[in-house]
Amino acid sequence: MPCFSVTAEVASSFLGFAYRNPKPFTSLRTNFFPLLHTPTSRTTTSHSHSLTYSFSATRRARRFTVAATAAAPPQSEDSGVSTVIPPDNRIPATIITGFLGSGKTTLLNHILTAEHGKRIAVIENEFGEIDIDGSLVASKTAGAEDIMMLNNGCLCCTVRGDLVRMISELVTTKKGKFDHIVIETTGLANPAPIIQTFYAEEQIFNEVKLDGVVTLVDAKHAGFHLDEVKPKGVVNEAVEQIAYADRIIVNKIDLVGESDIGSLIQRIRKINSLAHLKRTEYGKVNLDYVLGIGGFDLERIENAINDEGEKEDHDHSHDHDHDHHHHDHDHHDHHHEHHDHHAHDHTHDPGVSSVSIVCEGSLDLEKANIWLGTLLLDRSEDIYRMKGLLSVHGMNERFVFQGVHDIFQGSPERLWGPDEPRINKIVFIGKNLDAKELEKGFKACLL
Ligand SMILES: Nc1nc2c(ncn2[C@@H]2O[C@H](COP(=O)(O)OP(=O)(O)OP(=O)(O)O)[C@@H](O)[C@H]2O)c(=O)[nH]1
Repeated sequence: MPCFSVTAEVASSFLGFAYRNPKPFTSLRTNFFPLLHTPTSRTTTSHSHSLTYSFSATRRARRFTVAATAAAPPQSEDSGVSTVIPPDNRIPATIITGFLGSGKTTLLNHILTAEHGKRIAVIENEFGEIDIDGSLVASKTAGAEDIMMLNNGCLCCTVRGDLVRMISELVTTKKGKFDHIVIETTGLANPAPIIQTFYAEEQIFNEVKLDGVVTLVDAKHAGFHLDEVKPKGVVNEAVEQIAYADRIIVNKIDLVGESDIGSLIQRIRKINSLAHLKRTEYGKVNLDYVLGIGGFDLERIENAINDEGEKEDHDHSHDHDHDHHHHDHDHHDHHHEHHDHHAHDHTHDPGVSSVSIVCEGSLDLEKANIWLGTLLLDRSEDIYRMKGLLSVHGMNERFVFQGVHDIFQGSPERLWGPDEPRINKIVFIGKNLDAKELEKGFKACLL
């Protein structure tokens, strides 16, 4: 998620404290009260080739800024040869998926800030009612004056129609102004229905081709989510995200040892043996590994997931809802079959929800440290993800923090504007969250 890079010291100090527990979910240490730490360095980012475009199901106003300097070379058809298949001029789209906190936004920022000569339109979907990812991506992205989020539902189910509308609008009104679309899904998205959108919706199919699905895997926490037993009819998103990948990025390898990485990769290979796989820190991959990879093979994926479904049912009693295996791969002819068939076949784990807290005021740092430290001590297994933009008393900058289970980090970001209300935004995503209790605890930390 961060659009900034964080020094090692900062990574080990979140609001002045941090946990790095080699054994996740057990015996957290309680040394969480040191003083607020200010980073010794921050990397600012800029790029000149990106169009950031996000969308909201509720907000309709949009602003675009295109800062592109390099255009894709025009494709030419060889009109002299009658049997030539016309070149595929459709705009490529890449889906970045991966479980909560695996490093999707980190990869997105890496893509947006790299020199690749592509003008990229970004579609962001955040699980949670408030937009934190969007503002962070936008704030660090030269050429993006505004970013709108789809943050009132998950792209793979409730707001899928908005994805369709947004892509349609992009290709009708902004055609020629971007070369590639990158879609970052929520960490809880099942990629299958999103992928199907590219085949099921005629206008999208005609204008946009799915270039690839890139799945980030959190080297430290993925095993836990892959092994989670879900209620009947509820998909294990972590498994699906790996199964549908063309490119797998095993990220955060700095947090685990070689043998853990090795066994995770074996586990991943059981789910998807065909995707290319790379290990990374902070999603640092060559861009040609993730962009322009040339095609998503639905048939391969469906076969792989079928196999895994059998293995999973057998080994771990997982319940995948896999009634989406009956594709005919002549995509031109069977769009509506896909659409109808898949419309209602995916359910998120009802125990997983998000809690958003938005309130004005400044935090007493010590109280916040104690509150969050205690919360994570008790609940880090259930709290999959935390993100926040905080107003800390005595600090002129917005304080950005995020956590994935028991690992978190934070640093000051940009200065608060002179007239900008100091509004705190914090999102928790996890299991069995008690919204009232979280809000009460957070508000008790305000001065
Ligand atoms: N130690 C370590 N931290 C990383 C690495 N990659 C990303 N992070 C951190 O992990 C946290 C989550 O990264 P994000 O890129 O926001 O993850 P995400 O998948 O976009 O998260 P969601 O949008 O909530 O699903 C951030 O604090 C990142 O700085 C890595 O390779 N190593």
